[in-house]
Amino acid sequence: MRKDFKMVDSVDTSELPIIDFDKILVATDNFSTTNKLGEGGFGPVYKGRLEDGHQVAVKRLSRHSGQGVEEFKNEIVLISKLQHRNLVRLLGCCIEGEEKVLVYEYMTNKSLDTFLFDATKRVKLDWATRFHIIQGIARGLLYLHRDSCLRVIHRDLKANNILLDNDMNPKISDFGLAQTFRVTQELANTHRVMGTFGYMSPEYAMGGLFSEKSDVYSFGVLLLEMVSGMRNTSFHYHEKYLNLLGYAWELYNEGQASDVVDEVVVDSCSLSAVLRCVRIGLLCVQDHVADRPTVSIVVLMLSNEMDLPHPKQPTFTIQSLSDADLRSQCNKRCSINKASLSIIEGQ
Ligand SMILES: Nc1ncnc2c1ncn2[C@@H]1O[C@H](COP(=O)(O)OP(=O)(O)OP(=O)(O)O)[C@@H](O)[C@H]1O
Repeated sequence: MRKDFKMVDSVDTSELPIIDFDKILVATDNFSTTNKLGEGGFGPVYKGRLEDGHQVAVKRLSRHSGQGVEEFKNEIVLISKLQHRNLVRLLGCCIEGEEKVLVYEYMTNKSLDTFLFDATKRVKLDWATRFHIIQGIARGLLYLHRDSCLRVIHRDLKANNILLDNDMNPKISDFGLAQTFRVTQELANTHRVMGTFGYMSPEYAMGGLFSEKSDVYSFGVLLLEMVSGMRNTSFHYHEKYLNLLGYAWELYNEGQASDVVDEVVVDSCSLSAVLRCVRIGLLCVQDHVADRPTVSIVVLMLSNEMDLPHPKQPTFTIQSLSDADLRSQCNKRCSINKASLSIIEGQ
């Protein structure tokens, strides 16, 4: 382990309210199936109402979870120190015997993927709403990378981890894999590559190297998904065996980028604004870390405050047969290799 990091080996819950398990049972009606919102790598998530009337989302760590106690601790340690309008708020936790539970503010509109990739609901995402969401995610990411008391790399940015409140404000969630960096540190590596296939940068997926620019890569994928309404992990352009990134780049290169724009938003958008987003997305998914913009630059680019360079062709664009097999299990967290590293360091 690098000696300039500290392991997160115990959970300091002093800054976070502890909620009795009995109260959680009452709030969720004994984790009733009618209250179940869904299930992720951590375990099932339930809707609940605390005795003070607050609606909450309750994540119960499953014993069979692919993620473990390390991610649970990480989420508590990190998110209780972070506060921003584009990050989901952790309201409390419960550790009683075998039970490990996290209690979050309830997000009425659930996660972005449930809108964007749903044939009926995506119609509600006009371009103004999509752009509002994109800007909010970028601001949340900027806070993590630059403006919070810690310097945080999220490492699992994807549509499932963006929650939407009643007014469609986006909140980044799921800090189980997030890592903190020292101010001077540019790059770290891990033997345990964890993240989601289709959103991971090439240097992270293949070499375990991660930095702010790995989050920028994931943001670029998300941006192209928002523009196209298509999931990178399940998109197939069979004629040329291309994934969404390859397809978007080919169209951009041929001056046909408008063909990648979701038909649902075509009538509600300024085409030049959407094409600008395609270009920003392609700049974010460039192969070389140094070619990708920082999130602060992305925020400026989105607010139209600077000219955009031309993106280089990304190489992670070929749809091979084995990719297709992997993608059939799309959106499942993947973990390669062993040894885990949890790091915490103040800025
Ligand atoms: N705070 C919340 N408010 C409302 N719904 C939520 C909240 N948190 C999670 N959910 C819903 O619960 C479901 C499971 O979420 P969870 O974050 O555990 O997994 P995921 O992000 O879908 O997958 P993975 O764990 O693989 O990243 C999702 O459908 C999500 O919409």
